[in-house]
Amino acid sequence: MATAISIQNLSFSYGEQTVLNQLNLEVQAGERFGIFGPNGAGKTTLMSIITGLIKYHTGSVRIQDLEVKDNSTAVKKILGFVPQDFSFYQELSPAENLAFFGAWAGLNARQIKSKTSELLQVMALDHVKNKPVQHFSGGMKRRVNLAIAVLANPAIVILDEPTVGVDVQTRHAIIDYLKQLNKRGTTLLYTSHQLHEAEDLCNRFALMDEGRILVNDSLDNLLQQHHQQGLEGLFLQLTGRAYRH
Ligand SMILES: Nc1ncnc2c1ncn2[C@@H]1O[C@H](COP(=O)(O)OP(=O)(O)OP(=O)(O)O)[C@@H](O)[C@H]1O
Repeated sequence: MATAISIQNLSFSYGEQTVLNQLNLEVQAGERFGIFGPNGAGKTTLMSIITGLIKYHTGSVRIQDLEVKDNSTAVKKILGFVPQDFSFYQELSPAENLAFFGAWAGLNARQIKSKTSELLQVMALDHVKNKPVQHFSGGMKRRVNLAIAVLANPAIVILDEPTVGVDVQTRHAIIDYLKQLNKRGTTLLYTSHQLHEAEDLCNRFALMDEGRILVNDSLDNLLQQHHQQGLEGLFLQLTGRAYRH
């Protein structure tokens, strides 16, 4: 199996605060890989580094053998990113947002038209395709965020809490869509605090805390090794019960 993401000895600090500490991680092509950890563990920082939004100076981050900091344009073509915060233009409609981000990703007019029509259908946004996104529900906005990330058929999609604040219907629709994407070959790297959802979606699990990966394996192996019944119990066993900042 080819390696999709390879991270070696990655360290990162915000000023005096070390957030990633000699972190190592490998994600294989075709995996649905989940990273979980308490608030402040460093998950968003890690994803921002992988996607090139934050620059790193110590360690190596490779996407399909390309060092991210030296190949930002090539890496952008391989990755789709669903950030925690909404990353579209609120005053534009879904169709206009998709046209704008499609052009930005280098799609031609025909590709934009066909992908936009496909994604508006899949995300159940066709009936509001020409209305400004700012008046949409949280679930609809999450679906617009996801549609933008997958518009250019990226080989790897990075998802930072893609279902936060959505209802059960949208949660199922998003998770089902991600599974379909993965069946067609897309690698997923996902984080969430929704551990039941994660158990349903992911086929490989890493727990991180204080800037390090604590464990990384299939859920069955992890549960067996740590004598736990589910991801939540494993999470509490390995990361403790104390509040985080
Ligand atoms: N731009 C920033 N400047 C300074 N400190 C930051 C910045 N972004 C994050 N931090 C700090 O870095 C640490 C890791 O934050 P990060 O958002 O990566 O964690 P996380 O695991 O994604 O947390 P959560 O589950 O709450 O989203 C936290 O202590 C946070 O306060």
